[in-house]
Amino acid sequence: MEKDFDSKLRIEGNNNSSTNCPTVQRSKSFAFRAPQEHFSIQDFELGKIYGVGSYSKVVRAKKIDTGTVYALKIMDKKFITKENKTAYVKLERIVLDQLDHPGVVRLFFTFQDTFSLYMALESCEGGELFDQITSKGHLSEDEARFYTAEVVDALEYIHSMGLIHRDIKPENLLLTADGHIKIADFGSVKPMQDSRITVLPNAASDDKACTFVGTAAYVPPEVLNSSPATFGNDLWALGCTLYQMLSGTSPFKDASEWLIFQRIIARDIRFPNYFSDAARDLIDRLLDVDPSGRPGAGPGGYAVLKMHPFFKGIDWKNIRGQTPPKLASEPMVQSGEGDDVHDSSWNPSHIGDISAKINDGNGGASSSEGSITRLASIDSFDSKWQQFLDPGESVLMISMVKKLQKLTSKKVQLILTNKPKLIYVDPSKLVVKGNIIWSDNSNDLSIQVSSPSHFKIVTVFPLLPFYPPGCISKSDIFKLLQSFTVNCVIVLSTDDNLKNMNVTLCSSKFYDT
Ligand SMILES: Nc1ncnc2c1ncn2[C@@H]1O[C@H](COP(=O)(O)OP(=O)(O)OP(=O)(O)O)[C@@H](O)[C@H]1O
Repeated sequence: MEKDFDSKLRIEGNNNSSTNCPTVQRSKSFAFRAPQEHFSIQDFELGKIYGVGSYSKVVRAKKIDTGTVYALKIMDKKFITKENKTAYVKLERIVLDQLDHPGVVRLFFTFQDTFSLYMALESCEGGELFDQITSKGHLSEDEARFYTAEVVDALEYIHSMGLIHRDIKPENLLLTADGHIKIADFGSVKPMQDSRITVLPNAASDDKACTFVGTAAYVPPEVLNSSPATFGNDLWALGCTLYQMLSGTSPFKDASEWLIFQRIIARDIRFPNYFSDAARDLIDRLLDVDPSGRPGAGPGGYAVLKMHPFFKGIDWKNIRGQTPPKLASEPMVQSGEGDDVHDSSWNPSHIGDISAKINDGNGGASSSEGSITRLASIDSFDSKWQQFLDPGESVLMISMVKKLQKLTSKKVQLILTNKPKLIYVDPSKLVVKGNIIWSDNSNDLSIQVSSPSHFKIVTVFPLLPFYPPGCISKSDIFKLLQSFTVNCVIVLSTDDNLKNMNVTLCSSKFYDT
């Protein structure tokens, strides 16, 4: 890993001379714009934790000698190696190094020590656009227009460099202290064949090796159908983001990734009636099932998108010169002397222990209300499970679990449906091995899916020694679950008045599919 961040690296350039960017020759010695410095973490005064990603922690850090404030992205080397993320880290580093646009977060330098890699990024003190939406409930159309225009301006640049971001969403749109947008998180970026970006050997570039493929709620339907990535992917996500700015929630919101995917495939979108015609029309066009039909992706390029009536009044030539919307709250931290209030949960000794922190709950995803969990892999969506359903039956949750046999174990697919029914399928032979129908009468109980790996079975019959015929008892449920989901933690509980029985199956050992 040491040499991964070496500033002198052999590069693999593309020889595409059709672009007006300087072409870099293959196998030429290459120096990063953002150098690898010989700094140590002791050279910085650490402040607030800005956030935690799936393989990193970002902390406000002031360089002691210069007083310059950075957002220091700290990545644990062991964790990155163990999780096979080296190629993604390298790709993000080299891509950020070559991007130069006011709407893209800037990388200044990198350094490393025995345990960690550090990227010194431009500090976005205004936080995430997501938090602005959450604090305000939803944004006004003028506010949304301003932010969307700044994102369009930056996306046009990113696409002109031959890059697909692949994870556009309000959490990755950061704000400067004065309220301008910066696109961040290039950990899922995909360089196109004719990209102007120089890609290092071994940097992630193929989809097969890629597990960072975006976020469920913003994934376009073609990605669910395994079509190759296109610029249209980001424009779909932009449509979802604009919808979220105006309404407060993403357009394809649901309890589980599976349900979200079904909504996306069905293009099940409803517009609140307070959306203007122009906003509704732009979102509708960005959410075109045909990626090349999305404004910005077709032959007319970005001119088509920028000319849309929603952007009436936007001065595209001077977009960064406009006054941004007022932030909902004061920026997280003001720059200046003595402003780095140390967070008690953070000190330099935590560095090198990021993997433990990231792994301890929901994989680093924010647990705040309304946040969307990151996709472990898009493969978790697969229409092959449809064959096991009855007409009209739909899937609520799907998970791979480990079934323990006497000495061995094997993977089994659990499919929870709205019947409600739990189907157990042998995933290699695609054969149903059993199922549990919870009740003859679906009015007796309901299923509440709260996350891809956690659901609750709520029964309406009272907790009595005897159950109505056709209903399954608490101990039956327990025994049945136990019989084929040995690795699951099953929690049975009752509500206070003992009228309802809640059965919670916490599938703590579900595989990351
Ligand atoms: N330059 C920055 N300035 C201020 N805050 C930042 C900056 N970069 C990232 N953050 C904050 O830190 C959080 C973690 O960022 P990071 O890039 O490590 O991961 P992520 O994008 O959230 O998640 P993942 O790695 O899972 O895609 C972000 O959600 C953001 O709130």
